[in-house]
Amino acid sequence: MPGLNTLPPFPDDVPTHPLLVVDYELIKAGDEDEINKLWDAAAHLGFWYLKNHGADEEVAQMFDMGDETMQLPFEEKMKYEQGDEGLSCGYKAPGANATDESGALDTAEFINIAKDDALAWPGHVYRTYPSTVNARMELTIIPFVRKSLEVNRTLIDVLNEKLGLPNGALLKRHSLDEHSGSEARCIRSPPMPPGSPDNKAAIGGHTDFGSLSFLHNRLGGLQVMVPGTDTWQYVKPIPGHAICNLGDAMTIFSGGILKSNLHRVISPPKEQAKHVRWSLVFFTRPGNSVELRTLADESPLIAQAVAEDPDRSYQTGVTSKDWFARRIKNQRIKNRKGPETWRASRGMEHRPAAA
Ligand SMILES: O=C(O)CCC(=O)C(=O)O
Ligand SMILES: [Fe+2]
Repeated sequence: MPGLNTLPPFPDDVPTHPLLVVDYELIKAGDEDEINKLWDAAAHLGFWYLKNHGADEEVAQMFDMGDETMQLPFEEKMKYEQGDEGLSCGYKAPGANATDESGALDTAEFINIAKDDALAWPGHVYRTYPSTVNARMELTIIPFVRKSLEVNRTLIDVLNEKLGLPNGALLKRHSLDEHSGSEARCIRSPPMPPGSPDNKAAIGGHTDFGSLSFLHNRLGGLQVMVPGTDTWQYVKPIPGHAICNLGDAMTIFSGGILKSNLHRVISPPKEQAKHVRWSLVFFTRPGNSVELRTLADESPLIAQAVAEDPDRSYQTGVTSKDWFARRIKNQRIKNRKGPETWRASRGMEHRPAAA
């Protein structure tokens, strides 16, 4: 990534929200303390650092792919725009999404590459991509997608067991054989224009739509809403540590036992604010046909949570595909009719807080 070694460090006098550090190697080895730590993080904040994930090389190359892509002429990128119909993959221009009810515009640009397109290469399932993406499909994107799928599926399977679900109950809802909204995203956020309010959002407050996000940050800018408050706090990037966070699907499946916490991206703090901010995410989302509902009938633990608080039995009545398309579509500024469009893009943000 350009200038990685010359970026100023995250300042030490800015408040940050601590995350638990989970060691992926220990998780894979079945270490009980580490699994309990993952569970603690998943059931409270829904965010944690992940070390020893083994994806550093793939991540570095993905940032190069992102840089090459964002350097293409704007008109070229716009040929691959994601559109207004609820499809996420493709290019998202800065200002294409609202960041709040008032219709304030986002400032980040994305290149989203569907896992299904990467795995179907040289064919495609949904769409084609810019030349810079195609050129790196085999050696950069497919390896990153495969590594990310492996990490996320391993963590999801560990949570499956802790939730008391039958073996493979969550993995079968994330089958590699079924098309899904899973995707890789590289994000470029330029420095905010002078005079912007400190809390101007590059990406507005949201919960992630799917199951598990595997995020790589270099500069600050990511903030979480501290649970039980309305305070935003920075998450400090730590070299070599990914940030994992759960999305709405896991909250729904688990009857609110697992948390998909609100987060947003604003300017990085202090000296870091002068630099372009790059981030990279792999989103694992359920298969398109998977019904988003609480799995109380498959786990005594989830059944108990729902018995204690029936509001935690989430029966959305929709498939993962429809949930995802609704959220994408209603945050597009071109689809905005009024504050109700933003509200229609929301997921689990304002559901009753689970204990
Ligand atoms: O860039 C980041 O740190 C977070 C991005 C994010 O939350 C998202 O794309 O859903
Ligand atoms: Fe997010």
